[in-house]
Amino acid sequence: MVQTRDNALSVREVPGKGLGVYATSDLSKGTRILAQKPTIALKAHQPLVDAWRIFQTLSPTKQRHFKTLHGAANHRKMNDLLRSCDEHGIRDRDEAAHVMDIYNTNAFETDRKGNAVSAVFQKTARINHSCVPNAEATYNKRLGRQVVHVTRDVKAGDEITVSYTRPIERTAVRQRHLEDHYGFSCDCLECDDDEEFAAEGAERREHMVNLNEMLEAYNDGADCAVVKTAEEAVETTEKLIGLMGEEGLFGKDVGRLHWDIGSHYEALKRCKDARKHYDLALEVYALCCGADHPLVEKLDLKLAKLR
Ligand SMILES: C[S@@+](CC[C@H](N)C(=O)[O-])C[C@H]1O[C@@H](n2cnc3c(N)ncnc32)[C@H](O)[C@@H]1O
Repeated sequence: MVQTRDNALSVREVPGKGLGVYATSDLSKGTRILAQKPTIALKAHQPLVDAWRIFQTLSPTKQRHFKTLHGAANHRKMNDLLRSCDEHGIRDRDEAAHVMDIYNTNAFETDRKGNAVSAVFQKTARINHSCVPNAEATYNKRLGRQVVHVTRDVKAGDEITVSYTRPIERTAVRQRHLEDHYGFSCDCLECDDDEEFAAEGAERREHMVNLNEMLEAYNDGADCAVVKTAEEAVETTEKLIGLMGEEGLFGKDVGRLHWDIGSHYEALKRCKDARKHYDLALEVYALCCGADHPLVEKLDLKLAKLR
C-alpha cells in the first residue's frame, strides 16, 4: 500500500478550464498526493488505436470513468482519428475515435526506456496545467505507479496544477504546444500579456533555454563557445538553477541540475563540493518523486562511494 494524501483533494469546476483538482487541506512541499496505476498504457511501438483495443478489455465501470475524461481534439484532429479507425478496420469508429482523443489529451509520459512509454492515470487526468505549477507527476517504475507530489507549500482551496510542457521552454513554444495538443490558450500569470511578471518571465525563460542548450552541448561533448570547462559548466548550471528559483519553478529538473554539478565537481576531483550537490539532488528528488524513487537510491549509492 503506497501512502498518499489523496483524501486532501477534491475535483470541481474551474472557471474556463473544465474540471480541476483542489486541495482541501494545507499540504507541505513534498507531500505525495496521488499514486496510481495506469488505466491504459501504451508501449513505444504501439499505435494509438491500441488504446481503443485496451479500453475494450476494461471493466464497464472503468470504461465509464474513462469516458468522462476530457478530449481536446478539434474538427481536423477528430477527422484524422476517424480516418485512422477506418484504416484499422474498426467498426465503432465514433466511440473509438473518442477514446483515442481522450488518451491523447490525458496521457503522461511514463518510462522512456521501459515497458510503457505513456499512460492515462484516472485522477491525474483531472489536474490542469500551469506554467508555474505547484505539483509534479513522475512515474515510479518500481512501484508501477505514477506518483504526484506538491512541489511547494499549498493552502487549502488552492488549485493543484502540473506543467504539460517542459518547464525550461520558451513562452511561445509552451503556448503553441498547449494550443496544438490540448486546445487551450494558457492565461496563467506567466502567459498573461497584461502582467508585468509575464514579460519578465518570458525573458527569463529565454535565458534559461539558452543556458540549458549550452549545458546540453557541453554535457554531450559538442563544441560550445561559452561553456568549455567543468568550472564554467558549474557556474552556468548554478545560474540556471537561480533563474528557475526566480521563476518559482521547482521539480525534478532542479534535482537533475544539482546532479550535473555534482558530476562536474567529481570530474574536478572536488569531492566535498560533489557530495554537497549530490545531497541537494537527493533532497530535491525525495521531495518531488518520493524517497522510494529509484533515482534516490542511485544517488544514495553515489554518495556512499564518495564518503
Ligand atoms: C488533462 S485535461 C485536465 C482536466 C480537464 N480540465 C477536465 O475537465 O477533465 C486537459 C484539458 O483541461 C483544460 N485545461 C487544462 N489546463 C488548462 C488551463 N491552464 N487553462 C485552460 N484550460 C485548461 C483543457 O481543456 C485541456 O485540454
